[in-house]
Formats: sequence, C-alpha cells, structure tokens
Amino acid sequence: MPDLILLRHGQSQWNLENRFTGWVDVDLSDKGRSEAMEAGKLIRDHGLEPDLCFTSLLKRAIRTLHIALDELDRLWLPVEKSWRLNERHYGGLQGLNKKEMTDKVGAEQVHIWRRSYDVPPPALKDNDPGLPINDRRYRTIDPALLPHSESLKDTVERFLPYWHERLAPALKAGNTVLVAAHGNSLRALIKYLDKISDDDIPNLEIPTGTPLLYRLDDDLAPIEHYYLSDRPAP
Ligand SMILES: O=C(O)[C@@H](CO)OP(=O)(O)O
Repeated sequence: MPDLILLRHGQSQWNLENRFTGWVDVDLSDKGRSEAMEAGKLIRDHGLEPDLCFTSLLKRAIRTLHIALDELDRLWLPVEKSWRLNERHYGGLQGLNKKEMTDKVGAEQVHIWRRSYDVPPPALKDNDPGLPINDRRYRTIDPALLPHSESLKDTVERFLPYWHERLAPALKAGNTVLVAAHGNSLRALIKYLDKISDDDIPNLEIPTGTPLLYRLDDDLAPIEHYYLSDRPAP
C-alpha cells in the first residue's frame, strides 16, 4: 500500500505579510521554520519512513523539506526538484497585498483570482523582467511552457505530467514518497487524486507545514487521507 505524504511549506514571509506570492522566491518566516520542524516530528512520530522526496524550485518548499528531513535524520534522502511543483503563478498580482487589493477591487474579484478554477490573474507583460523566462533556474525549460500567469486549471495541466512521469512510478515501485510543495500546486494534485469537481475545488484549503498522508491502493486510488496532526500515532 503506497504512502504519499504531501507537505505544504511552512509560513513564508509573504504569507505573514499577506502578499500574493506565486513564483516569487520568498523564504520561510521564523514560524514557518518551526512548522517545518514540527512536520518532521509528526512524520517520524507516525512511523513513516520516506524513501524519495520531491519539491519545487522555490526555497520556501525546499527549506521546509530540508528542515523536516533534518528532524527525521534523513537528510541523505534523494530529492528531485521540478518547476512543475511550483506554486501557481500569480501573474501581475505577485507582490501585492491581498487586503489592499480587496479594498481596491472588492472581495469578490479577489476571491475569483484566488480560488476560481479557470480564471487566471492578470498576466505579466512580455517585457516584464520578473517573467520566469528571465530566471536562470528555468533555463532548461521550453520557454513556451513558462507562464505569464496561471489559473488553477493551468497549474493542474502542468503538474499532472509530473505525477504520471515521476511521482506515480515512484509510488508504484513501493516507495514512500514525500512531496514538499505549495498551497495551489498541492490543490491541483489533490483535485486529481480525489476527483474533486471544478465547482468544489474553491473550498479546498491546505494549511502550512502540516503533513497530509494519502494511503493509496496499488492503482494509486486513495484509500484514506488525513493530516498527521489529526490523529495520535498508531
Ligand atoms: O500567494 C500565493 O502564492 C498563494 C499561497 O500563499 O496564495 P493564495 O492562498 O491566495 O492562493
């Protein structure tokens, strides 16, 4: 029975400041580091032993993973990083304050940008220096694949090839897999795993730094899932 542990990064500095973050490479806050440590303890206390780790190209997820692995005394584990696990790209909203935008354009518009399934936020312009195409870490990626902004639907479409090519085979081979990623990239994966409808997905929220265990059958269909903080160790 393959086990998949999903871990949203701990609180970031921009979570704390209530700013749209997306692909901006913001680090963890002090609270985020503590959450990551706690996540490692929970994984250990529940007797889980990850074999392989996957994370994004963004330091809040990478650092969360490292802190959790340090707590597990498993810093030696193989870690694969991919842009496909990155947070949803928030386009022209990146860096703006969510409350200030709510005051400016109204709560309904902000909710559409944050949680609608297929409405992308305003796109970055072609000459924007902040475009991923100008960032060296994405230099090996086909530029046509790199976003100017993304809806959750777009995030699902770029995440799922990675599931099929890397995560699913690792699970089928019998590995316990730990994925340290982001609120919306994990919402994209969970939408697929749990067959959540486009209409229901806006209601799914994932807390920072709390391991979410999926127990899967041999075809990788979920048998059960729960947050490790929700139950005492078996
Ligand atoms: O700003 C972001 O990138 C995300 C995650 O923190 O925010 P939201 O919950 O609004 O999608």
